[in-house]
Amino acid sequence: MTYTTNQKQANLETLDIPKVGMPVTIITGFLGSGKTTLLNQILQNKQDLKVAVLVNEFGDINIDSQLLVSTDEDMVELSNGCICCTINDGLVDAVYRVLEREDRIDYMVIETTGVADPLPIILTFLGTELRDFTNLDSILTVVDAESFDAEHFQSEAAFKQITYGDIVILNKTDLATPEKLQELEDFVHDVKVDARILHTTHGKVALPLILGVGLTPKDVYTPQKEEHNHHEHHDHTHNHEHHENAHNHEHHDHHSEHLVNDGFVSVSFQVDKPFDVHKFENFLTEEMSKDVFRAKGILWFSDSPMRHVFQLSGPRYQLNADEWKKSPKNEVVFIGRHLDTKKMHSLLNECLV
Ligand SMILES: Nc1nc2c(ncn2[C@@H]2O[C@H](COP(=O)(O)OP(=O)(O)OP(=O)(O)O)[C@@H](O)[C@H]2O)c(=O)[nH]1
Repeated sequence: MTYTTNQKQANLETLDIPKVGMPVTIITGFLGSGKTTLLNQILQNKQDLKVAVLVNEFGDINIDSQLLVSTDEDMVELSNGCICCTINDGLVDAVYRVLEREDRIDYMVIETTGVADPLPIILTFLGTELRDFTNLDSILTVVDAESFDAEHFQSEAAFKQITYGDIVILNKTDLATPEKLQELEDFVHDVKVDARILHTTHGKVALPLILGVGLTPKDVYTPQKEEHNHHEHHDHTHNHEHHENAHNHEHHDHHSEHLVNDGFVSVSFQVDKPFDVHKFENFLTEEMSKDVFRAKGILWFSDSPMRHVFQLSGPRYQLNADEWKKSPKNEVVFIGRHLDTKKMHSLLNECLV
């Protein structure tokens, strides 16, 4: 029997043959280490590879998506909030949406939040039916070579990110001394004897070193249902004031208790009025809580027609001007431990014109 192309297509559609083995890379790494920067390097250098990007952002406002250099052909899916809930309520659906797309997608890259233990995501790929449709290629762990140390920010998540990394990328080498880099290499090798380590500045790395490398060992991960593999368990509710939007959807009961983002909370602020630049800088240097570890935003200042991309990571912050892509508005997220939302909102409101 001879088939026309259309008949063949129709038959394939009724058979619903899945696209098997889509390669998946997971980018993990602590807050501000350079994950989005690395993702942008991948998107800029991928040539004609069609990449689907899934970004799981901590905080209620999507800042990263506005900073990604994706083209129309790429697909960017976003999800905010607690990683465990996101996996159950959103990540799997998002992966299926990519797999079911009619246009060709060659590769999937997932950026986790900086406070996520990557294990639940790894298990989602290796321990559910996604195992048949995807091929987990590698876990990339980005490390801020200037500020990471053996205390790993007292963060269980930051430590786990290293332990699960197939490749550890020591980023921000421009800010770290050779001694510090050696110290970090020793630390990583202590944690993971056979770790592959790369050094980068602004996430610049030849893509064949990180994509299509087939490094995730498939058999060492065994799915552990109904368990989150966290050492500590926290009541989910104390965080709700910071994550109202992320938690509006329905949850399964067993989600009411688990590690909440390693003790980190986010405070979001968005308003359709501009800041006075001097007041805002005074807020940053004099008034803002020292417990803020990371902040990012798209800022509108009364004396400038440009938008300002604001990045704060540890002790450093940057404001880079470029063109507005939509009507001006202030959107900023602060991440840290023990943040007082009310106080921060009130201080930020005082910076408005
Ligand atoms: N000096 C220097 N700065 C860097 C380098 N890589 C990234 N940065 C800066 O570090 C800040 C944080 O980078 P991101 O890529 O947004 O970090 P991230 O890991 O995605 O942050 P979260 O999503 O908040 O966890 C930004 O201001 C970057 O421009 C680097 O190699 N050197």
